Amino acid sequence: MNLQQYGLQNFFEQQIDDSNKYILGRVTLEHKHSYRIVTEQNEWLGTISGKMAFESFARKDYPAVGDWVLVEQMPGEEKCLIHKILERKSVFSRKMAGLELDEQIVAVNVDIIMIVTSLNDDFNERRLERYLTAAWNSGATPIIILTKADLCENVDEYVEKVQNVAFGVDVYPVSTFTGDGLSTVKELFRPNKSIALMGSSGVGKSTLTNALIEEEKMVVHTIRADDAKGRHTTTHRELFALEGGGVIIDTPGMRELQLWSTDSALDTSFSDIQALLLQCKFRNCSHKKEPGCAVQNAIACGDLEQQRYDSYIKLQREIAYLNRKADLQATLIENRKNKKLSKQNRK
Ligand SMILES: Nc1nc2c(ncn2[C@@H]2O[C@H](COP(=O)(O)OP(=O)(O)OP(=O)(O)O)[C@@H](O)[C@H]2O)c(=O)[nH]1
Ligand SMILES: [Zn+2]
Repeated sequence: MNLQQYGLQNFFEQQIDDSNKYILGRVTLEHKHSYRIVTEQNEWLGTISGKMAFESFARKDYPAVGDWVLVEQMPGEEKCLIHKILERKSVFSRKMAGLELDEQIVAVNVDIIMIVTSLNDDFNERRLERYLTAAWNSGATPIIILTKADLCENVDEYVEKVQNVAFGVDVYPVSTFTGDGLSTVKELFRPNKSIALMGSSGVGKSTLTNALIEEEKMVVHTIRADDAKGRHTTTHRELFALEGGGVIIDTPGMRELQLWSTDSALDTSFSDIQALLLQCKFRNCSHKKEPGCAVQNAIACGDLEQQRYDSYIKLQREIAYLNRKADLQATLIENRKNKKLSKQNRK
């Protein structure tokens, strides 16, 4: 297997020194306790080494799809042990669904995040803002793909709507049914670059992935209009190398993307509001009723949509809540560590 085709970059190669006896590989699929890993020699099923398991406490200590890892083949087997995860270039995370306070890593070492949303009922600017914040936080560059353009009569209007909430982010309308816009999206794939698709269930990520890899690797069933129950959904993340170069990572649709982000990601996705905040007359303006409030002025004159501002406040609260809980999370990990160590000492 040629690892260049699997998105190998200098950033990763530089992390390996010559004395290294391990083999370089990339995680293409994550099972419950094992990983499929592509190496120069072959594809192997990998599990983490005992040492690594012992030293892993948080989700980020475990491999994820997109990771570059150093492995050792088990003699005579199509299996390997994972010894090390190379430093990551980007990490797209979300908060685990439900009440649990933990990070879920969706994909790593991605260069471009394709935020996929369809041009029908699914279209929602507030959700886009959420995805954009998570994408900026990951360290990858977001772009927006508007799917099912064949179902929409006013595509340009939607493109404009998107541009109003995603400044400077490229927007690509496509239809995998008619093929419109597909070649432009294909051109985004470059050798050594990795692209991940993110979005709600049913927006057409797998159909697009299939169209791009031109091979029915993932089975896509048609949703019957009146019965959304029997439909196929992607249940795993998987990484594919494209024939013409470049890597695509398809991810399961998310019902709800809860943030696992920092304030600075929010500042990037709401740069318009950031600029306004600096213009308020009072430095400690609460942006509610104060005179000379640039935010309220912008809302009054239509430069800023009230819903966008509300969305900003909502995401900001979500992040503030996470930050408060982050300490708790650190304590939890510390406890796990101590427990493991004292167990070891007793042995
Ligand atoms: N009209 C139209 N329908 C499309 C298009 N692309 C996909 N679909 C349909 O949308 C439905 C969902 O497509 P999928 O590709 O399975 O969606 P997904 O985002 O991968 O969904 P999950 O796997 O649940 O995350 C299927 O019935 C597709 O046939 C398109 O360009 N136009
Ligand atoms: Zn103000």
